[in-house]
Amino acid sequence: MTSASPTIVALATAPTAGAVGIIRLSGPAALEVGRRLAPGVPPSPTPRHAYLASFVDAHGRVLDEGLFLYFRGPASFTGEDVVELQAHGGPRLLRLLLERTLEEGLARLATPGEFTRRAFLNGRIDLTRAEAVADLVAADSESAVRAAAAGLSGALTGRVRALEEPLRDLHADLEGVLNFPDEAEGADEDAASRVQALRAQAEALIAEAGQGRLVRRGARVAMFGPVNAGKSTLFNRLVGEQRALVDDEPGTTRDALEARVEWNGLGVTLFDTAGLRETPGRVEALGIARTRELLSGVDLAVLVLPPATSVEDAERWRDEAGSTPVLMVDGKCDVAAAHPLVPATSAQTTEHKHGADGTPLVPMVDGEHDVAAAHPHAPATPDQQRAEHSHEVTGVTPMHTVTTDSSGHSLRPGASAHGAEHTRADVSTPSSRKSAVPGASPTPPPPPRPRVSGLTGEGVDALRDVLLSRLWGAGTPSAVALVSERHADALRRASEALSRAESASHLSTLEVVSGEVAIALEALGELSGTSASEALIDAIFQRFCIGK
Ligand SMILES: Nc1nc2c(c(=O)[nH]1)N(C=O)[C@@H](CNc1ccc(C(=O)N[C@@H](CCC(=O)O)C(=O)O)cc1)CN2
Ligand SMILES: Nc1nc2c(ncn2[C@@H]2O[C@H](COP(=O)(O)OP(=O)(O)OP(=O)(O)O)[C@@H](O)[C@H]2O)c(=O)[nH]1
Ligand SMILES: [Mg+2]
Repeated sequence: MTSASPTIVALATAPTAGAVGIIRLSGPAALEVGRRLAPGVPPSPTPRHAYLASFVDAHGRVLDEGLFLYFRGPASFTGEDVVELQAHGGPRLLRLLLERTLEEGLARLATPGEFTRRAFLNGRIDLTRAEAVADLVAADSESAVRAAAAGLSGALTGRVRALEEPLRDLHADLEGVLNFPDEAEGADEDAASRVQALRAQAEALIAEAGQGRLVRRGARVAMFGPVNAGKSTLFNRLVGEQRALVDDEPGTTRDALEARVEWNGLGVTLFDTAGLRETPGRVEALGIARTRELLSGVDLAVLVLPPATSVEDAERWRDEAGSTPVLMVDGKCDVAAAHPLVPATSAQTTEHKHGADGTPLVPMVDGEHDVAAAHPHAPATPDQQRAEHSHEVTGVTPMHTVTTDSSGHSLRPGASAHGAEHTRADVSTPSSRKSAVPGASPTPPPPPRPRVSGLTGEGVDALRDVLLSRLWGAGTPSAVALVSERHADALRRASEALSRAESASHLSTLEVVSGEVAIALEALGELSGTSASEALIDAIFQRFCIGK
């Protein structure tokens, strides 16, 4: 490939004014073309030596004085001969120099990603490392930079290899038994357990895709809640500047606002939204519709509750977020001391008011809650009640706080059916519900709701920490392997093939097992690039910018 490929050229730096601008050539004619612009450079320059040279036009008139760098293939980024002209960073000057390199028809402009593509095709880097190059260029948070840098150093490559190599060995063993049953006798004995172990490894990598996505594109967090709760004030505090309008008139925020912050290296896009209420004006209603739409697409929704919100109302607002994980916070805590939370009331009445079609926006009057005290199973504290009502994850109804309607039926019979969505990130609650299974240890109290005041700043740092741990859990975002959707897809296909191989090892012939292992290997080859199709490679490198 090296000798046959045409020589390519592109601007390697951004096409705006900068201190230095680099024109990069790769291919067999790189040195010849480079020396036309820099005739003072010797015909056989020392590789990797920086020559100070005049760059000249077709008539020998000096256009710039810059550095000339030669890398002799294969010891270069692309594996081909590479020349760099490091000029002053004037956009017009660089265009003149670029046009000069094209003049004799010895070089053509590079397509997006073509330098890195050649590095891949010439075996300098594998596909996951090439993708890490693109991730690094696109990274806009410290964690994204660090995770991509780890990928460039081969972190993901290593883990894929740790999967691919034992799988290849297994395949060889199975084929050995199939083709030379006498010599290779017994080599397939532990095939099932080997397949199982490798599948677990593949699943572990797949599980990191969610974190990879969070690091790569940042987390999305929306403030929401009733009008006038103090959402915009809190948003401004978290962003660190007065971005959103604040006023004591309910319905101040109409359109969603967004701001980008970086917390502990994790990129976070924060949204402020129009407050929710039942009878808004026309424009405000549009804003509320937008709030709902936005809530469905964020990683975490922060429900800001004004002082003295009843548990029932809080639950009703929470339902506005649908399946998106919700963190409730008690807002305006500077005044909340004077207005303690409305006493806990029965969960029973809350459920009564839930129409099947959705969620009433008007809080119910307190008079409806009076049955609470009479209910023998009523949760004792608002926290317990909340644990019961927060979105079900496991489908297990807590034994000691069974919620029933008047007919005595459990009110959440279908929880497990719609609960799957919540398992992803509703991290703080599932264990408490799980432990409510009979015989399990008693339910630990859920963590208290963060109390914040956007006005005084009280509790805002603590809220940020809670948000981060809800988004991320323990560990550091920069330590994650950047498993992309593409990687996860290939890994999923590998895992499925391994799962079929496992059942086949009990039920079917060795040919079938070996065939499935081969399919898994093929899928893994798409990660490293050893079995990537031309179309896949095209798709990957087209995402790169020109000159990369
Ligand atoms: N000026 C400049 N800076 C740059 C690049 C470049 O192309 N030009 N890079 C472009 O993305 C990155 C550096 N990546 C590079 C990777 C490999 C080789 C290289 O010459 N590799 C040889 C020799 C290795 C060695 O001596 O250790 C090889 O792999 O055989 C060069 C740059 C970032 N900075
Ligand atoms: N005491 C106190 N007042 C607050 C606090 N946060 C906001 N306020 C006041 O409450 C009123 C509403 O604040 P906003 O931040 O505009 O409330 P919002 O939830 O964005 O309201 P909408 O956009 O209308 O839904 C303003 O008068 C704020 O000054 C707080 O933490 N403590
Ligand atoms: Mg607002």
